[in-house]
Amino acid sequence: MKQIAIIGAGTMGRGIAYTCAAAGLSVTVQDIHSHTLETCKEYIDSQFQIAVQKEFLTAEQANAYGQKIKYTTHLQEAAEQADLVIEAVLEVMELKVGIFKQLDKYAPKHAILATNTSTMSPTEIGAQTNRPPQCIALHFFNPVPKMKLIEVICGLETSEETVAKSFQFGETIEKECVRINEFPGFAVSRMNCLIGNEAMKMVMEGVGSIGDIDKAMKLGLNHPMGPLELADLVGLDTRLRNMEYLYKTLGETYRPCPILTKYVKAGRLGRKTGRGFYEYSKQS
Ligand SMILES: NC(=O)c1ccc[n+]([C@@H]2O[C@H](COP(=O)([O-])OP(=O)(O)OC[C@H]3O[C@@H](n4cnc5c(N)ncnc54)[C@H](O)[C@@H]3O)[C@@H](O)[C@H]2O)c1
Repeated sequence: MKQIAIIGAGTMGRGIAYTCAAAGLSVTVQDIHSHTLETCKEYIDSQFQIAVQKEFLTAEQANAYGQKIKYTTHLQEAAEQADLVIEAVLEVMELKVGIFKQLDKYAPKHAILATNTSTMSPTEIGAQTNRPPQCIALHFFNPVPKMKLIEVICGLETSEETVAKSFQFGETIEKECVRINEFPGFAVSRMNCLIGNEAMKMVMEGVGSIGDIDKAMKLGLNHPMGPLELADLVGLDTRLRNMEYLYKTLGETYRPCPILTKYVKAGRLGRKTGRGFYEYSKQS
């Protein structure tokens, strides 16, 4: 697979786009907002600069790879040459289904259509296309350039060929893949959302300060980040959508903590807005 299309240039889309480009693949990034594409390009350029400073890439490589990235607001333009499309728009089923229907129309017959959903059913999304065997979920982790894992989630109709090609793609971009059979929240989100929600409940109950709850998990359980820091990094709006889907599909255990809902209503979405459980300066 040489030509990759990324749909949605937010937190995840830009990270996936950079990771693919840094592996030498041709990438087209699409978003409905041109200002998001500008931010995405700035992010990708800065990641290339860091890679050169750290001597992961030469300046010539970074320049050549950067030139293989195209940015567009047109879905058809992004999809029509793609061998693999990775959708990374908001965690809203109707939105993802609508995009997959269009991708099915515009992407070449051989193309694989993947969703980066954290929780949702690739079977349900793929069923709206004429190519369910070529539909799959490829669940990347944030920040994508640093995180090694891709959960490869097989829907009911996903073919073995699509799974094999997905694993090959993972190898090309130097990620480790695990094969997961579809179930809401897969393996990682199902556990991680619960830990984060429990930490939020503990804040609400006054069990400890935000900093101490995170510190307890880092030093007591050797987690690299505390659950509240991690929720801020994910984006509290994204986390709330994940929790709402898991609550709907898996029941009471996943009822979103009221403090999460309250923060989202206030526009405190975590790092992306400068304030969530913590406050962030523009540089952080
Ligand atoms: N944030 C994380 O840590 C994380 C981790 C793994 C998976 N995910 C999943 O990745 C997906 C994207 O999450 P995110 O955090 O990057 O969200 P985000 O809000 O940062 O970005 C979503 C992007 O989609 C764009 N978009 C919206 N409608 C669109 C459309 N019709 N066509 C094209 N672009 C459109 C938005 O403009 C935005 O730039 C979600 O399904 C989420 O659950 C997120």
